[in-house]
Amino acid sequence: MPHKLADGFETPQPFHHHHNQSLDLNSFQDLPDSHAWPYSEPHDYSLSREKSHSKLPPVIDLNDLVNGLKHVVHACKTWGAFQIINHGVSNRVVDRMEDAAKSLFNLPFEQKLKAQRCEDGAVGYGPIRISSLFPKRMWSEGFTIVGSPVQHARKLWPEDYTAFCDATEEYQQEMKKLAGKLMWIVLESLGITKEDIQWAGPDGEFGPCGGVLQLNSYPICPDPSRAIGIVDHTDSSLLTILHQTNQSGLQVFREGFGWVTVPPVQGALVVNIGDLLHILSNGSYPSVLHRVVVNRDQHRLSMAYLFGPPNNAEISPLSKLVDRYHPPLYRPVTWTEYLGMKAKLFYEALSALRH
Ligand SMILES: O=C(O)CCC(=O)C(=O)O
Ligand SMILES: [Fe+2]
Repeated sequence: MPHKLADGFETPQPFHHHHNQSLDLNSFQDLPDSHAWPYSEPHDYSLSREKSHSKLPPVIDLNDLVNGLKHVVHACKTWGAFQIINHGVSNRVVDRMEDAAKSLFNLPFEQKLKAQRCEDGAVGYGPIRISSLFPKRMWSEGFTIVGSPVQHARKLWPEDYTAFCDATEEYQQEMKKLAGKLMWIVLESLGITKEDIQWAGPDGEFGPCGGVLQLNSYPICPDPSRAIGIVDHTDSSLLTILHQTNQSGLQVFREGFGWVTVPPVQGALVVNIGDLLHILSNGSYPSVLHRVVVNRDQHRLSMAYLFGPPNNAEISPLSKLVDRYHPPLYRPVTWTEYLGMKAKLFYEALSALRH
């Protein structure tokens, strides 16, 4: 007869790990079992295939939308993602934010813990929030910012927290402006005009909208083939603007192609269609399923700006895109409500909203 206590330990309790507890990933020589995922497919799909531009999300020049718009439409329909160049955000602003993010993740682990995200909190340092939904942990650390990070920055750098806050404020402003611009590019490609979206504010510049800045760090990994930086997910945003450093890692999934690595392009930003834009478009633009793989050569950093609607806005398929042949696929939902659903249902959150 097995011992009672041992019985208890043997009962699988996959989601009862201390997922919200941070671990110092730099302290491991070998991949701990808590981070070892079972994988049956190669991570580097795109590398094993002939490189051809049509097999990657396109790089779109925002200074040449006359030619570029058809690529935007095609990318939104097929990939749910694309890269942009000449986007108007200066290298200086991006570099400054990247340096700020590096200085944060380079702090001693004990110091970073002072800015740890609290149990039910949204902001601060820690493992990516979705960790608690999975039996294994991810090979990444994150820092989430909504509005000003000053409360946490003060704890991280008691002497000089303003440099981090200033970089963040400037980056968020630039990202919000660019997100508004991208929203209209994408919406116009669907035939939507300023009158169709009340929550875009009186001037149509999305003033009442908000964003979340998610900084991600992926330390060098002792066994990348069994680890994952961030597991497959779609973003719970309207759209996400992502800066990745020189080290690749981001992969997008496309039916018929499999997992495809989005190569870092100097000065470019990646744009992901999020779940809320998928709803607005009444399903014609898919939100992109993506993940992050890790490597044993070089640390990787990314900065994701998740752009979303104002809290009181109900997001539903745009009436111009609905007719008797195209009934609305989703019921209305606010961003906050959707985030709550995503936290519980994850892969099933979108289908739970379907009529
Ligand atoms: O690190 C990346 O390239 C992607 C990060 C990401 O998907 C996210 O923060 O939602
Ligand atoms: Fe993402």
